[in-house]
Amino acid sequence: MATYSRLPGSVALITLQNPPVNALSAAVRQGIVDTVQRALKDPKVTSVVICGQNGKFCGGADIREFAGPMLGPPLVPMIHAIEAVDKPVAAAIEGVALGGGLELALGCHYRIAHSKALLGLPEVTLGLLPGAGGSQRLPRLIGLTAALDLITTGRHISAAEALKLGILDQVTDNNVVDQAVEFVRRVAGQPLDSRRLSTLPCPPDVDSLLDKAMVKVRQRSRGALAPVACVQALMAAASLPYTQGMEKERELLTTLFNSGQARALQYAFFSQRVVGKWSLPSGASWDNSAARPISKAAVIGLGTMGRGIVVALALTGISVVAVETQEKQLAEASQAVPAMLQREAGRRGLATPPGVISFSSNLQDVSEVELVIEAVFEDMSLKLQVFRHLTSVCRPGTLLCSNTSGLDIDQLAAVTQSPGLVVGMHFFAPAHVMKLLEVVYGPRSSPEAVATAMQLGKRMGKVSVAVGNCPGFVGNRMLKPYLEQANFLLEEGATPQQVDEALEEFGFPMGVFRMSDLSGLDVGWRIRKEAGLTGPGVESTRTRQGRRYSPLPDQVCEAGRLGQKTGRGWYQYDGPGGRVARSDPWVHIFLEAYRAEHDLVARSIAPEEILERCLYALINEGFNILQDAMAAGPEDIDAIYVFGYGWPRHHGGPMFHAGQVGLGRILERLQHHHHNHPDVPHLKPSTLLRRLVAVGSPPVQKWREFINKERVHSQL
Ligand SMILES: CCCCCCCCCCCCC/C=C/C(=O)SCCNC(=O)CCNC(=O)[C@H](O)C(C)(C)COP(=O)(O)OP(=O)(O)OC[C@H]1O[C@@H](n2cnc3c(N)ncnc32)[C@H](O)[C@@H]1OP(=O)(O)O
Repeated sequence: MATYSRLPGSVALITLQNPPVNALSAAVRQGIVDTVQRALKDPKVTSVVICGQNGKFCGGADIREFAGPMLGPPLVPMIHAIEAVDKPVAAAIEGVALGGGLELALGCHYRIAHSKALLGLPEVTLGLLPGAGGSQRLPRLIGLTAALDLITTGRHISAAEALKLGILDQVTDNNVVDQAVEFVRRVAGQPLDSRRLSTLPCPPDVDSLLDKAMVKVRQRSRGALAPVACVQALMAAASLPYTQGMEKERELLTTLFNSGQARALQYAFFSQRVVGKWSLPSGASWDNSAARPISKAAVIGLGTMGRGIVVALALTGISVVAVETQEKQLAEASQAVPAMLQREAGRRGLATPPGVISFSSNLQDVSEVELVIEAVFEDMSLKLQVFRHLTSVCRPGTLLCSNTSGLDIDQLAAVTQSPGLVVGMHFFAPAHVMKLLEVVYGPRSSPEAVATAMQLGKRMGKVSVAVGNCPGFVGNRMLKPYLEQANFLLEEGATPQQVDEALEEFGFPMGVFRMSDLSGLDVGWRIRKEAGLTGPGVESTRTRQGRRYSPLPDQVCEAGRLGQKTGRGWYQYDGPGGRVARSDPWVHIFLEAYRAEHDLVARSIAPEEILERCLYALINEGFNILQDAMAAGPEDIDAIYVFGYGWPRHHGGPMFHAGQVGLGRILERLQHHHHNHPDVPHLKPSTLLRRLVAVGSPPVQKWREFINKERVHSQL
């Protein structure tokens, strides 16, 4: 709702009230319409200030309402009515003015903000465009170039930047409502025509800026509808009178609003928040488990991952002991890490935290810290050695975490004096940049240890997801069948480019083979050797450990082609470390020779089959993970894939996508592919998927409840 009060000196104050962010729900919109009418009718009122309760102006349209029928007064006429008022109206912006919140402020005649406020039009991130006049008013206020940037990226900007751009009339460090009241008193009686943005001309698109922008957004977010519609709306602003521009805005919004992409992106918004409210099968959860405060931490191992983790910790102001026992590596890291810290702080607009990192080659130096993150080479015997050492060196009560990407956390916990204080903290490279953190709890991890790791992730700006302890955890466990199918497709006739193109067309920033070249092909090779799947003495057949196996990636590694780092992998590069992937005749000759050796006849494989085989195998493993209670719900899996594995956000995540495709269809296609490839267990449809289809394929939001019920009745 919105409350009305009349302040001394003829100023009406309208306060939006809808905790926590004063989103523009039907009740709030109705409240605004009523209170603006009241101010208009009250002869004693000469000016109006609109503010938000509890230090937040407005977080935009109420996203929760998008799922149902639209009730209450619509936003566009409501904002027009405010703009048309013949008494000055000012928005007093504290906290946030985002989306519809900023569009409301653009309908006011003046905008005053607190210096700490954040402003933006993030609708594009929800699959929409600023459809309450924002796409037409903003370019009239700040020009096309700046409006294009804000609307197509959805980025939040500071009050200082908004003032510079001309969005704000004044910024204050004091009470923003008091300042706005003083402001409107001062301007009362002045003409308002030039303050009504809808009446101003829009700067024309002189140098095809918008055409270039269209090319750019299509490249940047392949397959995403909203960025394209945002540019189209700005094209309308630049070429049409305001009223027609508004019609175009409405038309584009309607298309977006009804698209699966908007539903996917809104689901992604909420799943990011759902995963923060973690719960474990034991009943421990975010609201009954206290996190420990951490001010001193240590990182063991200063390879690529360790260095990134040191920077991520240091940026929070935590003091870090960075330990590396190999002198050469230590010397390199002590040069590289401060530079990385400075760069990342600069990128985030922060001051570089001074003197928070100390380097050491001595494990003894971690004795005083509260939490240690081990980031040594992915080798269980080495990690066990480090954990044995840590448990004897650290003071009792120190949390011991491992950055393993898939090894058994329980085995590490077993060699320590306090297994309850051991958890996995699986970062993604580069660790100071990537948003995802898998927090892995073993059977003995205490709620306090999980809460502390989750909280620490949040402090580092990560999306932290609590996952169970199984080989590969959630993300890498699902990656395995995906990679496996990609290799089988090469055996059957596809090229790396064909597979990658199908996946990139779907929206992945990189296809599976380009991604493997980037990560290094030796990573998987080593894991397969440790699992006894390849290496000396292992027979070179296409069936290993009782299931279909493709030796292709092993043979590529054996040829010395380890990906970008060697300048050759599934593609060729300009040289070691090269970034631009080019098709390599060697790979095509190699594939032909391989198929001939194994009597395989290459067939033409359609992009649809590539997507089905790779994505449905991955999704099927997601169902197995839910069934095994290794993830609390589909949102956890989807957040992991969106934030850690480049799953296109406009497809919501693998489990959401399964729901959109239709669970019946996924089941039917998996059955089909499993029938054709009975020696591939990953294609065998999971019991949970079958059960969901059997009960009528409920929406993804209902799966968690269904799984819990099934578990109680031992159906899973
Ligand atoms: C048939 C066709 C018809 C077509 C036309 C239909 C018309 C439909 C209307 C269309 C209008 C289009 C124009 C306007 C669009 C919009 O405004 S879309 C919304 C834009 N706003 C945002 O994207 C902001 C989203 N929120 C945030 O970024 C952050 O929440 C925050 C505001 C910066 C605060 O961050 P933080 O303090 O970290 O808190 P959070 O944990 O993120 O959030 C706290 C809780 O608040 C909930 N929430 C936040 N924003 C909204 C919102 N806009 N609507 C509803 N709920 C919101 C969030 O989910 C958290 O909830 P809990 O998890 O339950 O605590």
